[in-house]
Formats: sequence, C-alpha cells, structure tokens
Amino acid sequence: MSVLVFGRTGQVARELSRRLPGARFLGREEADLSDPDTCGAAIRAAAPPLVINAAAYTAVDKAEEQETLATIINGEAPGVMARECAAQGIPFVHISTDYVFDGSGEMPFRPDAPCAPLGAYGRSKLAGEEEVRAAGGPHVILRTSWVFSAHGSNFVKTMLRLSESRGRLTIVADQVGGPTAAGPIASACVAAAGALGRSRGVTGTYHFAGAPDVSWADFAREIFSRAGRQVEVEDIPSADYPTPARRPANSRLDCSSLQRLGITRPDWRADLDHVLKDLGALA
Ligand SMILES: NC(=O)C1=CN([C@@H]2O[C@H](COP(=O)(O)OP(=O)(O)OC[C@H]3O[C@@H](n4cnc5c(N)ncnc54)[C@H](OP(=O)(O)O)[C@@H]3O)[C@@H](O)[C@H]2O)C=CC1
Ligand SMILES: Cc1cn([C@H]2C[C@H](O)[C@@H](COP(=O)(O)OP(=O)(O)O[C@H]3O[C@@H](C)C(=O)[C@@H](O)[C@H]3O)O2)c(=O)[nH]c1=O
Ligand SMILES: [Mg+2]
Repeated sequence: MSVLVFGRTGQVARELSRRLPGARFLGREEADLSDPDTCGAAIRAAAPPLVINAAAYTAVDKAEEQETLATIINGEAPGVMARECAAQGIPFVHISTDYVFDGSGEMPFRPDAPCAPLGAYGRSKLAGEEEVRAAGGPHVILRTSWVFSAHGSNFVKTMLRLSESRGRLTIVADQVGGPTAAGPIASACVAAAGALGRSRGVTGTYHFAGAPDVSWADFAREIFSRAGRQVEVEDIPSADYPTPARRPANSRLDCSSLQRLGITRPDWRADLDHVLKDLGALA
C-alpha cells in the first residue's frame, strides 16, 4: 500500500517524488481532474494510507476565461478526493493559495481570516478548500504562495529568460508576499501527513510561505543579483501592468500555526540559491 499523489509533472509533485520514492504519482492520463469521478475511482482502487493532491489548474489569467474548467479541477475534483478519503478514513493533504484572500491591509492573513478572492483562480481554489473541509475527514490544507523551482513555469524562470534579451524590466512593487520553493512545500506536505498520522486533531488549514515577505520587484532584483545578471528593475504599480486577473496587493501569510505541524517558514533566499544552482544559473 503506497502513498497516492495526484500530479506528476508539476513543481510540487516533482519535489514530492524526491521525498516519497515509494509513492504512486498519477498524471492526467491516469486521473484527469477535469473528470473528478476518475479521482475517486483511483483512490478506491488503490486504498492508500495517505493521499496528497499536488495537481491543480494554475494558469491565473487564463482561468478568467476558463472558470468552469478551473472550478472542476480546483474545486470539484479535490471534493471528490476528500469525500473518498473521508469515507475510508484516509488522511488527505491538499494545497491551496494566497489568492483566496483579497489582499487588503498590510497585516499577514491568519488561516481563519475571511476569504474574498479577486479572480477566477482564487475562487476555484476557495471552492476546493470548502469541499475538502465539508467532507469532514482527517485533512490538512496547506496554503502557500509564489511557488518557484527549477521545473515548470514560475517567476524565477521567467526572470532568467527575460534577462537573456532585456537589460531593463518594469516589475510591480505594490504586491507583497512570500516566495516559496517547491522543495520545502513538498517537505511540509510530508510533515503534515506525519502529524495527521500521529493525531487527527491537527486537521485544519495552515499557512506555509517563504520568508521574508517581499515585493515582486524586490524578488526580481534578488534573482538577478544572485544569478549575476545585469538587469535594471524599475518599480511600477499594478495599474501599469494590466492583466486579465487582478492579484492581491497583500499576500502576506501568517505562518505561526505551523508549529503545530512541527515545521517553520523556509528562507526563500537560501532556496533560491539551490534552484539557481540546479538551473546552472547561480553566479
Ligand atoms: N504555482 C504557484 O505559484 C502556486 C501554486 N499553489 C498551489 O500549489 C499546488 C501545486 O502547484 P504547482 O506545483 O505550482 O503546479 P504546476 O502548475 O507546476 O503543476 C500543476 C500540476 O497539475 C496537473 N494538472 C493540471 N490539470 C490537470 C488535470 N486536468 N488532470 C490531472 N492533472 C492536472 C499538471 O499536469 P500537466 O503537467 O499534465 O499539465 C501538473 O502536474 C496547486 O494546488 C497550486 O494551486 C499555491 C500557491 C502558488
Ligand atoms: C513577467 C512580469 C510579471 N510582472 C508581474 C505580474 C504579477 O503581478 C507578478 C508575478 O507574475 P506571475 O505571472 O508569476 O504571477 P502569478 O501567475 O499570478 O503567480 C501566482 O500563481 C498562482 C498559481 C498562485 O497561487 C500565486 O501564489 C502566485 O504564485 O509579476 C511584472 O510586473 N513584470 C513582468 O515583466
Ligand atoms: Mg503564473
């Protein structure tokens, strides 16, 4: 009986495969989240000791025109997984996002703060959280933010790519949050599963984001500095970078309850060096 993971190619899924070599990772050929019943069937067939959902619809702007699909993948499918797990008493670890919040104020959001997503992706992820909680089984929802890794598409890789052709970039400076490397998120999922195994009482929603909080512009500067790229970054307001989906200005997550899972916030600067090294881009 091996651990069952939804997702195989994603940033977090790949890092989980390094930490859970005996687990079974389901790609979309085996379990397509746009057809949620396949997810329930996969769990019934495997009867695993633990299920982790690392698959999601993550294209924030595209979700604005594909909200129905995003809601099936991010909302309904996790609901089917969670109900199947609850029925069998299987612990379920699910990942969510800072984009469930409206980004108001300057204080870090606590896990129990009211949610009010600004866009379709955030609404679809909030729907998933609500389904998982309503299923009533032992679970941990881990909200994270600004994920980066050597794999997949993310801000770090976008910045490195743009630096090949641009000496100057304009980057939004009025959105602040915690960049989080995929490796530590995978480790946090494993720790959450361990904590759930010891006590169902840890069931709940937790925040796990890299420290310190930073703007996208300052994150870009740090990437270029550590990669030794000569790119000048100009601070701009979000209004000067129009996108189909609005993003929260304040993505700060209060991570203090992580101590219940026996873990702490990772420092994204050290993780950034590891990722740049993996990419052969560390100065
Ligand atoms: N990326 C980020 O910045 C953030 C992500 N998160 C959350 O973290 C979790 C992991 O995200 P991350 O690793 O970055 O995601 P990625 O975008 O890197 O990977 C998403 C994964 O989901 C799979 N997937 C997408 N659609 C389907 C489908 N219909 N059926 C089966 N699998 C599907 C993809 O498979 P395929 O390769 O076949 O498309 C891929 O393996 C998600 O819950 C996400 O919402 C939270 C905060 C920030
Ligand atoms: C490329 C570029 C982006 N930006 C801005 C746009 C945006 O506000 C910010 C980050 O761009 P991204 O496209 O990486 O952001 P985005 O895809 O919204 O990232 C989000 O993804 C989802 C899945 C999450 O759950 C969130 O936590 C968050 O990581 O940088 C610039 O200002 N200038 C630029 O040249
Ligand atoms: Mg993106």
